[in-house]
Amino acid sequence: MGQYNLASRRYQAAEWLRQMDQVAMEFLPKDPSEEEFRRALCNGFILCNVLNKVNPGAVPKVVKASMTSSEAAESPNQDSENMRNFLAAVKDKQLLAFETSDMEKGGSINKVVDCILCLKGYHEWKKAGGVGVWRYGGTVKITSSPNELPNALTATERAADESGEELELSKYEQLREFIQLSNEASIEESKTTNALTFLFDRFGLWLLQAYLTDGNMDEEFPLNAMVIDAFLSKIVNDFSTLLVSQGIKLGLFLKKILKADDGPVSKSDFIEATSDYIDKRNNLQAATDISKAYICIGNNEVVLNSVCRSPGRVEILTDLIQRHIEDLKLFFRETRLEVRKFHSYWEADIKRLEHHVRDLEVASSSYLKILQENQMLFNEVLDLKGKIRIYCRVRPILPGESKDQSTVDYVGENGSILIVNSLRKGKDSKKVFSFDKVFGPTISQEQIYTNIQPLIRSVLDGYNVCIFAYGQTGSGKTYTMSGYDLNTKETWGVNFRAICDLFQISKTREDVIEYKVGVQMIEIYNEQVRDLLVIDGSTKRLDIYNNTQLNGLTVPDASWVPVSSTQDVLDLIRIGQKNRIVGPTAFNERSSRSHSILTVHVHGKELVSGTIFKGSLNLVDLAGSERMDKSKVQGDRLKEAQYINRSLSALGDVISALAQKSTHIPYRNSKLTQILQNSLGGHAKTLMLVHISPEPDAIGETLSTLKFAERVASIELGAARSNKETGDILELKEEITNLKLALEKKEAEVEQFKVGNAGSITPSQKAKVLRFGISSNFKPETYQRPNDDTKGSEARTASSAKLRRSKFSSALIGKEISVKVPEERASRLGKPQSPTPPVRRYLSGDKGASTRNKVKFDVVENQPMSKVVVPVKAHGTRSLAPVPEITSTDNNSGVQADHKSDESKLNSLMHSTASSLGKVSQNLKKSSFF
Ligand SMILES: Nc1ncnc2c1ncn2[C@@H]1O[C@H](COP(=O)(O)OP(=O)(O)OP(=O)(O)O)[C@@H](O)[C@H]1O
Repeated sequence: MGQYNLASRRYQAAEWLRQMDQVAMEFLPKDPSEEEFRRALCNGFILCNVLNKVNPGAVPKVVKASMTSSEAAESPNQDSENMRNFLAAVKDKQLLAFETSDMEKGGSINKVVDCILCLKGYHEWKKAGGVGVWRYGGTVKITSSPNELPNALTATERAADESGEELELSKYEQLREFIQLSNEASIEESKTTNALTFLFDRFGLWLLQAYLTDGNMDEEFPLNAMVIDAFLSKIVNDFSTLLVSQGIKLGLFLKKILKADDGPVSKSDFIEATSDYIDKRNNLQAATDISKAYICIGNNEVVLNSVCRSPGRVEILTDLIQRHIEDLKLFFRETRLEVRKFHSYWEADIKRLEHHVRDLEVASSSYLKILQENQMLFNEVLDLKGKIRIYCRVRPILPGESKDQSTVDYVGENGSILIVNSLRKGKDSKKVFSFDKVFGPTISQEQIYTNIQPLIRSVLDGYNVCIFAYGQTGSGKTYTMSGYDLNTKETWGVNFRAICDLFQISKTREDVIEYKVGVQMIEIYNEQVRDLLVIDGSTKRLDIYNNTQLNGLTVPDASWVPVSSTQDVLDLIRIGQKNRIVGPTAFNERSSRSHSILTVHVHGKELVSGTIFKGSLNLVDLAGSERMDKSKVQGDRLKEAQYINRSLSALGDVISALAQKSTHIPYRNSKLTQILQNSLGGHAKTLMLVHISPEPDAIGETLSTLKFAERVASIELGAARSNKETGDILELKEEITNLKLALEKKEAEVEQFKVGNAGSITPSQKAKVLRFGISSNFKPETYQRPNDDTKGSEARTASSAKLRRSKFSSALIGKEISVKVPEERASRLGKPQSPTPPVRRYLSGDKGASTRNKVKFDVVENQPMSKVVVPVKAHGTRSLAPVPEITSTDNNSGVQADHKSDESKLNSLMHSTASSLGKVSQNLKKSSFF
């Protein structure tokens, strides 16, 4: 027998003992080793208890035994007494027994196992009613001590077992041994039963089959008549016992089926049980039960054939089954009618429901539409007012933080959030804040992005959009903006999703609009602007320019990288994140020590109309504010924290000034506010993502963050504006530039003419001639650096001089030019003006412009002249008046006659220029751009 089987039999025996006895439950493990098994049973206490439960009074006196080895050592005699009593009792019951030595080390513990399993079988037989003669049907022999025969065979069996041979192979051998012994030692009558029992156990049907099939058996193993006779009667006896026990089994089995508390019945079980039952108890109730059971397992002819081997039984069973089937049919018909009735009710109900659902669908879709419209209108209102949108995100409680005391008590769907301050009592302990949206701790990165996506997409329509993450250190700003892990899609932050989104939409529109998407990434670290997209580790300090003319780049010296695929975006963000300065603080292991700004520039050109869109998206991850006494930072971290707090307070000052509509907004107080100037005070769409931590420790910072956000929400900046230039406008702009240049040139020529002819000129006239000499070559769009108010005097280089000249030329556009012409000429123009003394006229570029931008415009002096007003660009409905020709008069003593031709040339030039300007002006009136 294999080791596995031995062990499993031991476990089976142990399990049964544990079920039977409380002491066994305590001291005998579930799957015991041989040693554990032996230790628990060697004192015989458990065995006696169990035997008494199986057969009350079998061991009249059970000595309370010690279960631990130390106790056992103290009372060895009591233990052996229990064991002796137990063995005597089992032998008395003719159950399998073992020797006391089997319990000792080196003994055959398997014999003990056999004995227990035998006892178990006996117990079950008794429980089932104890009908007939009990016989242990396993492979174990019943010992018969007076008879040496089985022991001799056991030796043979053991030899076969040990040598690993199959028991089957030694059967002939054993049989031969048995026959020999039975022939030699005429077995006593009393011992024959035991011998036969053994014979049957050992050889069973095999012997019978061998005799029937093998012709040599008879010769080889001649059995004496007595043995054969006894053997056959034994077989008959055992068969009838078997049938009785099967009958009992069938009874139990049917009960189970009818109670329907058993699992599915197998056909083989059914056939076996039914045949037995019909044989044993041929009564009606039993047959009805069987027919029910039969129907339970399904109609099958094979089953019927197997069950009913004789025609009589077939009829009974068929009749019963038929009756039952009739009943069932009736039941089925009734049920069907009922089902139909229910069906019709349900149909009506379902129709009503369908109707309802359709109504609801309509209502919900119109509700959804209304919601969307509301949202759109609300957004439009926000855009028109120039309101800064405020979304608030609550960080989840992190591992290691206390879960019970979140300061966030409630997050409403309408954008409200209730904060609980456990340090306060009464109504002061709760405060409600309202924003455009509030996201609770369970909101995913994707949901956050979905909510801000429309804003981001408006960049493609030429809007400037700024999203900045604000909040105390460790509140989740970087998590929202940069994401947690670029390799896991779910944790991607706004930055990556936004660029990919813009890039992908631009791809889908490429048949209509040609987009170019480029990215810059910078950080402000200790009030220095640094490029984050460098790969050589350089930390060059960069300058800020707040002139949007320069391709909208506020930090033009930072790397500007075009992106054309999602992979490009990933690579860029990786570089940026790697270069960003982070460090550990008491609140955040990887605290961002700088403000990072990712700028996406989008340039689009409509292929048909030529319309240009220029949008930019600033994604700002601010460094977290921190209380230095709490964060306990030192050294570099302290310096960083001071810079961070200073720049955040500068941001607060700007916000306050904007909220109060102050005339002076202190943008220049920090690099951060300089960079955000166009987003906070310009025509951008701005969103502030406020972050808060739910920790009770952070309640102070949470409240001040939310109050700050409320202040930001109150700012109204005026309508957001798209940077869209239609093809017409672009053409007109080009025309204007050309005209401006032509006009400047002409003015210079006038001056030159006067210098050449008047002999004496004022110093200002000289300067003008010089300037125009330069400006005739000047092309405004070629300058590299704009004039930057924020840069101070050191930035005013030669380029700023060029810019002033450009302002001068633009000053002519849209203004009236006062031109003095001889009286006679003026009257011919039909607009005579009151004669004026020679005057100096000023053309001002702007009503409110400083005198620095006013340009002296002397034409002719010391002549009887009339003033004619020439509108260079008409305002409102006024049209451009014809430009007077400037001609010399007879009484013009100051102008030589040979200059007439030059003058007329100039006049015709001016005339053509002015008429072009007139056209431009009319076109511009039609356009909505201005
Ligand atoms: N929504 C969230 N879900 C899961 N974990 C989050 C979430 N928000 C933040 N965290 C975790 O909280 C910790 C702090 O987050 P994060 O670094 O983004 O804070 P921060 O506001 O940027 O801090 P600092 O200003 O110091 O840079 C990180 O471990 C981050 O993974």
